[in-house]
Amino acid sequence: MTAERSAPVFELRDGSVRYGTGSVEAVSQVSVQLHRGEILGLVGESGCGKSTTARAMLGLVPLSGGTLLLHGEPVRRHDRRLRRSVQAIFQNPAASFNPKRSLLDSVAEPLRVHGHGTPAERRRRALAELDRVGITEQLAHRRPREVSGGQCQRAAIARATILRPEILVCDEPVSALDVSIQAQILELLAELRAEQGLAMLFISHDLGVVASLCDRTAVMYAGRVVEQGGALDIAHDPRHPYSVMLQDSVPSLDLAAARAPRVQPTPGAEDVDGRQLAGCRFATLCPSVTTACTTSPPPLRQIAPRHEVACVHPFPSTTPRVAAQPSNTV
Ligand SMILES: Nc1ncnc2c1ncn2[C@@H]1O[C@H](COP(=O)(O)OP(=O)(O)OP(=O)(O)O)[C@@H](O)[C@H]1O
Repeated sequence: MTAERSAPVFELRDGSVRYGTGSVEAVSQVSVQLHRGEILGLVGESGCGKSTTARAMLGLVPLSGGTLLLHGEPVRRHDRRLRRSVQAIFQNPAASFNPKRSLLDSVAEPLRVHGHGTPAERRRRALAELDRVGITEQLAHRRPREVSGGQCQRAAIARATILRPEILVCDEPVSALDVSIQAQILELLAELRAEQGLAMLFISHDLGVVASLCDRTAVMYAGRVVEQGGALDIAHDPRHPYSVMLQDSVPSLDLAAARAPRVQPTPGAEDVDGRQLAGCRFATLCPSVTTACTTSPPPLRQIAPRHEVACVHPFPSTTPRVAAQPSNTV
């Protein structure tokens, strides 16, 4: 899969988010660039900040630091351009629909909010959009609880794309679906990318799905992006010790490798008082740690074309790899 390498359509630059009055940042200086027609996978263990990054890019939470840029121009989180250009789909689509309204009404709603057309025109466009994602007119009149999870997610995609956004933020969009339905939704997303040139942020726990769908992958650990590069490079030749651990945690048919992960996962981005570590947040777990790792957070640096790692001692690229298996989760 190739994506145009022009200027990013949308960017979070050095974004940080702090919830409430807590001293701990949920994400710290995270930079994410999305190019037209590109799908960026965002992976990492539960609680590392993936959804917070998504919420920040959608303008749903304020940034405590950093900037959102749309076509290179800074935008504030309540800016109408952001609302229109960046849409989202989530893990549980039924929860984001009004249970009392038909799918058709909900899909037409963004057109009403943005002042498009007459009620009849909006209805016609919503039906066409639903048809495009595989929802018949008969289904369109049902309420969310009267359709399957896959059909509801299709309707959520229609609602997200009806204003022709440039960017789609997908937060675990297939995690709650059966495997066969997952494949259909992923195919639909790939079609939308091809047809409309949509740029997507795709959050998933499924490393196999990310490797097959995405162009690039960013790996997060404890609120920071620790590695990013081509999706296949990250899947087959991860260089950050945490990315290696993540790949090794994918169940493998190679039992010797599965029994002997090279990096053992344990919690540890904070010290005993709950303060965030000054240096690399993976330092307390890392087999390669030296004092150089504990003074300041290592910045992302390029180690190969379009492959960056935030590590003082990245694994060599010749490290024998256990390939990610499709449809396994971390
Ligand atoms: N509304 C909130 N208020 C306070 N802390 C929050 C809130 N939402 C998330 N957090 C904290 O922010 C950190 C990042 O959470 P986030 O949901 O972004 O992680 P995640 O990687 O998306 O996890 P998961 O894969 O489980 O969805 C976690 O420590 C979490 O407890």
